[in-house]
Amino acid sequence: MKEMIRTDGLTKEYDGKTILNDVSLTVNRGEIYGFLGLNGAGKTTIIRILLGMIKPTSGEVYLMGKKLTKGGGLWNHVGYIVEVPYAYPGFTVRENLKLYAKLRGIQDRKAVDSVIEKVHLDDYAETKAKDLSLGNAQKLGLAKALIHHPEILILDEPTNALDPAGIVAVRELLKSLSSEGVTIFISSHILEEMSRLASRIGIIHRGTLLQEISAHEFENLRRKKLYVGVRGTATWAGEQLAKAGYKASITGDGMLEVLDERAVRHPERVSRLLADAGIPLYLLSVVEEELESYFLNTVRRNSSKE
Ligand SMILES: Nc1ncnc2c1ncn2[C@@H]1O[C@H](COP(=O)(O)OP(=O)(O)OP(=O)(O)O)[C@@H](O)[C@H]1O
Repeated sequence: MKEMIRTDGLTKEYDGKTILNDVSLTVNRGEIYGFLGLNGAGKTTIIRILLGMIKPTSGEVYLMGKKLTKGGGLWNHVGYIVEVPYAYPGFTVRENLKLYAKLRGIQDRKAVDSVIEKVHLDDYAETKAKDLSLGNAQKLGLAKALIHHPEILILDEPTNALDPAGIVAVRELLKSLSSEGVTIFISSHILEEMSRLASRIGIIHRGTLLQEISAHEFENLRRKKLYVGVRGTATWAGEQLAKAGYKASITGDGMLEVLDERAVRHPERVSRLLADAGIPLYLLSVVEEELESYFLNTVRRNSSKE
């Protein structure tokens, strides 16, 4: 697999404070790399370094196997959105893109039409930027990032402030770009969204890359729980489960939550146990941990080691 982005021991310090600490990551061709972190974790700082906007204190960036240097000509292969993409409000979508193509020195006369089609803005080509919905404004930003057919797309929180329909539209577009071989590096705080989009996930906390896992590994790592709803008091039912060796806690809404792997694999045993104790069940359900809680647990585990 071709390595499209690689960082080698990236460290960034501001006024003696370490913002990024020895971050080494790789993104292969066609991957969608989801970069997750709480506010202030260092996501935007990495993205700015990847884009050559700021210099690391130490460490290197390689794009498409070449070391990132000033004037190295790698920019023709990279498209990006950092912060809310700017558009001229009084210009239409087409006018904005024409102007942008001109500024980028793009000769291809069809470039504007084809990128409008690519991001599905055909119906809004003659709409002024100020009249676009947030989702469509974001698509216009993506159109600018894509107009020169980059092989690498770097996006900082691209679905921020989008409505659910906008999120779906951007997700579909990014998936189709990745299936065409575009490599996508994307930071987002919408964690569930990321689990649906990314093929690999990197978790950064206080400047340190804690974990890099494939979406597939993530599926396997996600903790599963058994939720048990009983008639009567959950405390009594919890005691019966504890006697049989299943540690259960009671949730805010009076349900029993069992993390024990045996219970998750064999809920029928739990049901039989409760039935034998004369406790009627009304719900028994295996629930997978959401990305959000998985992420927060990973961060907590690492914080407690500090
Ligand atoms: N120019 C700067 N000077 C000093 N500190 C900075 C500078 N830029 C960023 N920082 C600090 O670096 C840390 C990481 O910031 P960064 O913007 O990379 O985080 P982030 O993960 O993108 O967060 P968010 O999701 O809030 O955008 C923060 O504590 C921030 O205050």
